[in-house]
Amino acid sequence: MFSTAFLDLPALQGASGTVTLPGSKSISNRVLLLSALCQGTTVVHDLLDSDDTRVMLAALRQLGCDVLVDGTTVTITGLGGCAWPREAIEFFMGNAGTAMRPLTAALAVQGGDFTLKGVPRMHERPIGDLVDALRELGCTIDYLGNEGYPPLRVRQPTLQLDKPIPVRGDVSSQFLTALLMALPLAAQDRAITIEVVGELISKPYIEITLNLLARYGIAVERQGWERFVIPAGSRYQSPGTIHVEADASSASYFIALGAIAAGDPSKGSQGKGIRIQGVGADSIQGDIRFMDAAAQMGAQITSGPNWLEINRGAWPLKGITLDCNHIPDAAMTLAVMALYADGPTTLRNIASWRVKETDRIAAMANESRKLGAIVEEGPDWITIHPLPAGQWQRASIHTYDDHRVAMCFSLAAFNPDQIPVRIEDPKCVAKTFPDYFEALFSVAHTAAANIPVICIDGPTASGKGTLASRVAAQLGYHYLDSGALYRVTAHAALQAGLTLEAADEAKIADLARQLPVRFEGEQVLLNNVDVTDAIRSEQGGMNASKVSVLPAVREALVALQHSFRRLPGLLADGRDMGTVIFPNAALKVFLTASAAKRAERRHKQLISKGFSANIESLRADLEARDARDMSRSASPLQPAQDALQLDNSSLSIEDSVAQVLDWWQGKSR
Ligand SMILES: Nc1ncnc2c1ncn2[C@@H]1O[C@H](COP(=O)(O)OP(=O)(O)OP(=O)(O)O)[C@@H](O)[C@H]1O
Ligand SMILES: Nc1ccn([C@H]2C[C@H](O)[C@@H](COP(=O)(O)O)O2)c(=O)n1
Repeated sequence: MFSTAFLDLPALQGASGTVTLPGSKSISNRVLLLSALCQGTTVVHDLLDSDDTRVMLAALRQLGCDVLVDGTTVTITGLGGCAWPREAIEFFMGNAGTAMRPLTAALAVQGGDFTLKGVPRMHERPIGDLVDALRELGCTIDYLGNEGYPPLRVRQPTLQLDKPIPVRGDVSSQFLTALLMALPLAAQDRAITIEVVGELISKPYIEITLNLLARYGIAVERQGWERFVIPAGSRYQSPGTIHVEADASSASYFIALGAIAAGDPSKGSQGKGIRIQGVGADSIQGDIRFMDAAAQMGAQITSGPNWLEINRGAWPLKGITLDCNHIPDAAMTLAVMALYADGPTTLRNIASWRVKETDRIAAMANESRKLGAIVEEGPDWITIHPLPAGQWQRASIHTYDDHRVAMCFSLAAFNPDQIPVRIEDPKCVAKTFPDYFEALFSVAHTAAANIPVICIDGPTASGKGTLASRVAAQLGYHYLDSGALYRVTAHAALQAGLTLEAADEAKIADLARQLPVRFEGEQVLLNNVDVTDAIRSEQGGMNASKVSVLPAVREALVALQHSFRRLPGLLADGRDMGTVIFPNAALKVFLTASAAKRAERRHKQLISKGFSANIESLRADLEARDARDMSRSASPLQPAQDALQLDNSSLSIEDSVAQVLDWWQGKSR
């Protein structure tokens, strides 16, 4: 996951390949609660691991559920038949509507002394209609802040279940879902009827609820979309094992991607289209119907059991007018597809967008306008006009702590003007799809020249590695420690019984060309063996300097170094990053510090790692290494003509990082 303050998406040119999607949030949180309410143990496979499911899991543990998490498999021993907690418990529900609503209902029906709170936005999301329905059936619930909104306190109920329970269905279908999941707890000896007041929105989500209730032994009788009867004698039973489908709403971004992005001609037939694993056209999730809307706009979609394949069809896409009540979440993706259409797109009946993680109508309108689009909006609709080539503007997309805003606007990076797009707070995708951007980068492609590179070259112990890796972390970029490649090459050569001299140049170059090296965090592995300590010694640096003089060895390592240039960008440190390996890098820094300072820092570094060291001999060694690195004929250490010089002798690491980021901001404006 990208936990950076922002993520700059370079201009993307196409996409092809396969993505496997994480589990559905709606199914995951329902399955977790149902598994907790039933008797027996349930093994849940392919559960979504995200902020919202963690909130639910934490709450279930607080209730006393035995929960065992093993990757995406979770084993839950339900509370059915066990003692219900009587002590006061405070639950933190984050901004997870799919946890807050059903849990409130289940706790209110069972009774106890419970407080449910969330993040500030959760306290702005209405829950009054659910509370009214629960009070109607005798539950005791108090508002601890504003009337109609969380936080709430739930106490012991006096249930009155003899008359139908009214619940409004026109604000959020989650209220009805909450009642449907809670009331089987009270239906042992009588049938309970729920009556929907107003036109029920988001019916497909109710279908998911009914479908899952059936898996847990509750056969709700549905009379149209107005009445739901939970039969007398209902009792939750564990299905034993259950698989969570991949998230159909998350699929919408990749369906849209297949419709928008050209394939990769260099890969032939392999380079065509997007394949989505984990969800197919027969999904139980309502948002799967997004595929019909995308097809209407031009996407070519085929499907099989648990997979979808999407190719670009009509291009530009076709503007449409659509009632999106049945796909409220996925419909946001249509708003960004609309930018690539041949005429305006109007999405209607989306009033629920106003009360989601943020006011999504306002968010989609504001951020599309930043890109240059003309957008009109009303209380429950939005019209987005296409954005023709030549009119796209550079924008920093504010994401309002809303995962879907972030994921939608990533699709703007395929704009015809090839303008990069900044996504603020990219980690907000953790709500449903923590590795969304990684998945996007795994299928997106662009010209290497579009992938930004920042080079940091300089003499030994000037702080290149420290600076480069910290800047990389702040930008979410990859990091190439090119010195490590020379160190590993020297190590491999010595292991092979070679000298580090010109006599063995061809053999060392052969080794370097096929170097089985892997970086895992700070660790460097050669042939799966950890060689970190061996190559990081001062002797390792000296050996690297020796092999780096050999032109054939340098040549042999070029392709490997280029392969680090991957989306979304690269920080490369070494001696010839800016002069030879990435001559077109957008920013080149030549980092220096006085020899005295460098020797002092290296001394401190070695001592802190438990090595004994002498500052004078360290200084002599590093000066000898610098002299060899600067005087060799092949790619000598020297500043690139367009490099910015940074002497950090009297700068802290933080100051150096801030300086480079400042230069970078200047370049990317
Ligand atoms: N600006 C700075 N101020 C103080 N200490 C620093 C600064 N930059 C780096 N250091 C420290 O100096 C030491 C050497 O830094 P680092 O290993 O990043 O240098 P390098 O140039 O990558 O070295 P090499 O050329 O051997 O790979 C580290 O202990 C690091 O924490
Ligand atoms: N791009 C590079 C990187 C490194 N070298 C050589 C010269 C150095 O003395 C040696 C070790 O590098 P370090 O890990 O200290 O950065 O490798 C080079 O020639 N070109």
